[in-house]
Amino acid sequence: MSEVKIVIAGARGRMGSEAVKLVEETEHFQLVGVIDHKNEGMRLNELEGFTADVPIYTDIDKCFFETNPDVLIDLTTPEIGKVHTKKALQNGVRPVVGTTGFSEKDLNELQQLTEEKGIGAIIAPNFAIGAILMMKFSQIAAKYFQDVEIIEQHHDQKLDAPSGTGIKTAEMISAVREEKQQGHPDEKEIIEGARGANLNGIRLHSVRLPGLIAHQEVLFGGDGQTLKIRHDSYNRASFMSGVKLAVENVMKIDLLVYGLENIIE
Ligand SMILES: NC(=O)C1=CN([C@@H]2O[C@H](COP(=O)(O)OP(=O)(O)OC[C@H]3O[C@@H](n4cnc5c(N)ncnc54)[C@H](O)[C@@H]3O)[C@@H](O)[C@H]2O)C=CC1
Ligand SMILES: O=C(O)C1=N[C@H](C(=O)O)C[C@H](O)C1
Repeated sequence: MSEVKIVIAGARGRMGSEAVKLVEETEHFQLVGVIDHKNEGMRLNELEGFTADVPIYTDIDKCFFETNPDVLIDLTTPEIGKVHTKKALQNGVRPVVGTTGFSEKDLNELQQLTEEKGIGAIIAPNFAIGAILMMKFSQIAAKYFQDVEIIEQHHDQKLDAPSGTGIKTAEMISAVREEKQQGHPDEKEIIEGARGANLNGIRLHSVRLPGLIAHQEVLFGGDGQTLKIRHDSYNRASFMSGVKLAVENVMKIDLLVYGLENIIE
């Protein structure tokens, strides 16, 4: 594979700093710049903990103009991630987006823009291969068990709830099961939120605690039995083989792919 020139947005973050390491360690990847909301004009290796000698930009258009990247990896926040993804597509740069918290409307807009531009884009709520399998296995199980609740657990610095993975899992399950209102038909929440969020009748519960990284259990119930499908990420390195796969694949496609399950066999 020929060399892929990459810009990372959110490089100082928990995920972004891991992605910088991945790009530096991968022979056919080249880091050409990073996008930050501060440190304009500095080099990344001037910041503690980084060795890559690449420019830091606060202006994404300037970054794309000066570095001419093939791919933008975005690991920022829901609000800014959307702006970056649009800007990338408008500049002919293929986005690989791990940032979560995009609405259905955002995804539709990005899909339309990708079609207009005719270049590849990947938005993946979870890059960990084990998490992709958890979602796939849950989709299979949902054909046999109609009643399901999702419990996702994350560190307490997470901005969005439910998690992108929780939402994607519920969407994948919804695609194969008839909508069902679960629990007792007359149930009442004594305290608002007790039954969690509701996506097509599937309840999603979000736990936020220090000490956690990213964990999800999909809990199915049937007559006299339950089935639990669980995935745990214990560090951010767990996401990096998926980031690598996404960067390699985004160079070969000309449409928007939402979810890594669509590019792994
Ligand atoms: N798809 C996946 O597998 C995973 C996705 N995530 C998602 O990735 C995103 C980042 O997560 P973390 O690294 O934990 O967050 P973080 O808070 O550690 O990092 C976010 C970074 O974005 C930067 N940032 C904020 N505003 C910016 C702007 N205007 N321009 C450039 N950079 C800006 C911050 O300075 C920070 O360095 C979140 O949306 C999270 O849900 C996290 C883990 C795995
Ligand atoms: O913010 C995180 O940490 C994570 N976010 C993603 C999500 O919202 O699903 C992926 C993973 O769960 C970690």
